[in-house]
Formats: sequence, C-alpha cells, structure tokens
Amino acid sequence: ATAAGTASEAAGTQKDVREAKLPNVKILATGGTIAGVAASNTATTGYSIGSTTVDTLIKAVPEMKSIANVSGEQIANVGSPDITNDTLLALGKRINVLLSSSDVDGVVVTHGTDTLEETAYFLNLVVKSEKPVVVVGAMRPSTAISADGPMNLYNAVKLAGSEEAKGKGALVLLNDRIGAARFITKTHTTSLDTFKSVEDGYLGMISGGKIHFYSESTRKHTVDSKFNIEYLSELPQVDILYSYQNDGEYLYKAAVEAGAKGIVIAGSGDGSLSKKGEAGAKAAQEAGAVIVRSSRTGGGTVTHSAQDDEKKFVTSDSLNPQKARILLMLALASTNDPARIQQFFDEY
Ligand SMILES: NC(=O)C[C@H](N)C(=O)O
Repeated sequence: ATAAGTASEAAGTQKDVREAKLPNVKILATGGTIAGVAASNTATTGYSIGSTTVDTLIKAVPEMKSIANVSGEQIANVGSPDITNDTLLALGKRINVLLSSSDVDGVVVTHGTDTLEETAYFLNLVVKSEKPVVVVGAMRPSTAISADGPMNLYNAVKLAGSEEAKGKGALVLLNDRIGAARFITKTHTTSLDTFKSVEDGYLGMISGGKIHFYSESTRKHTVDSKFNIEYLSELPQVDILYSYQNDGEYLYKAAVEAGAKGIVIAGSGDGSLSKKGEAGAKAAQEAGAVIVRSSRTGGGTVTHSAQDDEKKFVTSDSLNPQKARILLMLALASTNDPARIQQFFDEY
C-alpha cells in the first residue's frame, strides 16, 4: 500500500472502532403525535397519525448517528388511546427479546402522549433487563414549526444508550426531563410541558447535552419485578369507574357483565365511594371481580384502613387509576386474592 493508502486505511479503521463503540439503540415505534402529520405547519391539533413510519422518524434526526447506532421497528402506528393490551404484550415481549441480545444496548419506544404513562409503567413491570428503556413522545406533530419530537427523540436515544440510565426502570423523556414511569403523568391537554411528577419529582434531566440523574424510585421494577409475560397470551379485562355525585350501581354491573375481572375506582378524595358505588362494588366482588380504590384527585396515597380489609378492597397506594389498572391486570394474571394483590400495590 502507498503511504496515503495506509493512512486512509488507518483512518478508516479508527472510524470503524469509533462507530463500533457507539451504543446500539433500537427504536420501537407505536405512533402518536411524534409521528403525526397536519395540513399546515401552524396546526398543533387536528392532525392524523398512521402514515409516518419509524424510518422517517429516524431520517428526520440524522444527528442521532453521532451518538448511537440506531435502527427501528414498527410495532403499531396509532394514536395512543388505541394502544391495546395485545400491543402492550407484543411490545413488552419484543423488548425482552431485543435486550437479551448483546447487540442491543438500549431501547426507545416512540408513543402517543395520551396513554404514554400506562405503557411506560407496564414496561417498568415486565422488562427483564437493567438496560435502559426510554419512552418518548411529542406534543406537536412532526409537521409543526418548533415540533418537539426531534429533540425529544435525540435525547431519548442519548439516554437509552447511556450507562447512567441502567437499572433505573422504564424512563419517560420529554422536554429535557427524565421521569420514572412509576411517578410521571400527563397533566395538561396541549402544553409541551405536560409530563409532571408533582409529588415525587423527576429523576433527572438532560442539560447542556449531558445526562444528570438526581434520584431514583424505591419501588420494585424490571429485574426485581415478579411479573413475567413470556407465556402470557392475554391480559385480564380491568375497567376504571369514575366516582361522582349521583353515580349508580349499574356501571359496576355493566363492567362485570362485559367480562371485567377487576375494577379500579377513580374514587373521590381519598378514594371514597358513594353508597350506591359501594353496593355496585360489592355486587362486582360477588361476581368474582377484584376492586381497587384509587383516587381521581391526581395526587396522594389512598389510605388503607381496617375497613378495606373487612370489605376486601385493595387500595392503589399512590398509583393513579390508569396505572393501577396496569398493575391490577398483571396481578390478576397470577392471583385473584385481594391480600396478595394488596402486597403488589405496596411494593411496585
Ligand atoms: N401528543 C400526543 O401524542 C397525543 C395523541 N393523541 C396520542 O396520544 O397519540
């Protein structure tokens, strides 16, 4: 080889070594506004979801190539209200297969924000790996001026490829903030700054291109979780019923007749029920359903009293109704004993 050839070969080798050192991050796309398309670049609502694929999302952020070897898979392409139990199971199983391979260092899930916290909490409970899983979305469609998706995706890939994010459970990344799936929730209909962790705080943030962690959840997740979906082909039906003035027993009856094995009550205040609600819950229990008292307030822990033990009510700890539903589905897949299920709510 000529001197020049040797030099360029050496440079090529160095380049390969550098790329080989980059983490391998898999992006699993499920749809959502991050993949949304609107008729004009000032429209931030009224857009459509379903046409933008994971390849387009990756191509839109070429800067990711300098922080990770990125590849994608399309799991679904829907608005997140249409994420089903089957999608959850398929996603969780696929992530477990991917993360068991030495070729994958971390996973990013792109997701609509409306039910993002539910999927993130599900993954927090069923992923069997310490490798990072980061769930990301956007509030503005990909066609909008100042779309938030590209930077959120870039940051999510950075986080998923990092050492710092290992062993922290499923993480949620939007607006530079790193949230724990256990605590974070969507708090605003349209604002970019919608994901908050009011009671428990964020775990950290990305600032100046650097990942900063300040705290972590004490609740069981991922490798410490007892939940195993490997051989699970479906999740039991769990419905959420909202408490309000003048509510009725018939809602409980309808849920059980439609196949509910569990009901989470978005109770008023500290998870309180009306007399009619309580009668409905009792009838649902007699039909075999497990009842969990959660709260519609958006904050705080539902107090578990001796009355709950007498009435065989489970309380949701500080899980909001939509996350309590996720935990109850997984719990019911292995037991319908309220005392055992209460232990899950105390630990996860
Ligand atoms: N910002 C969003 O992603 C909202 C959208 N409706 C979804 O959840 O799919």
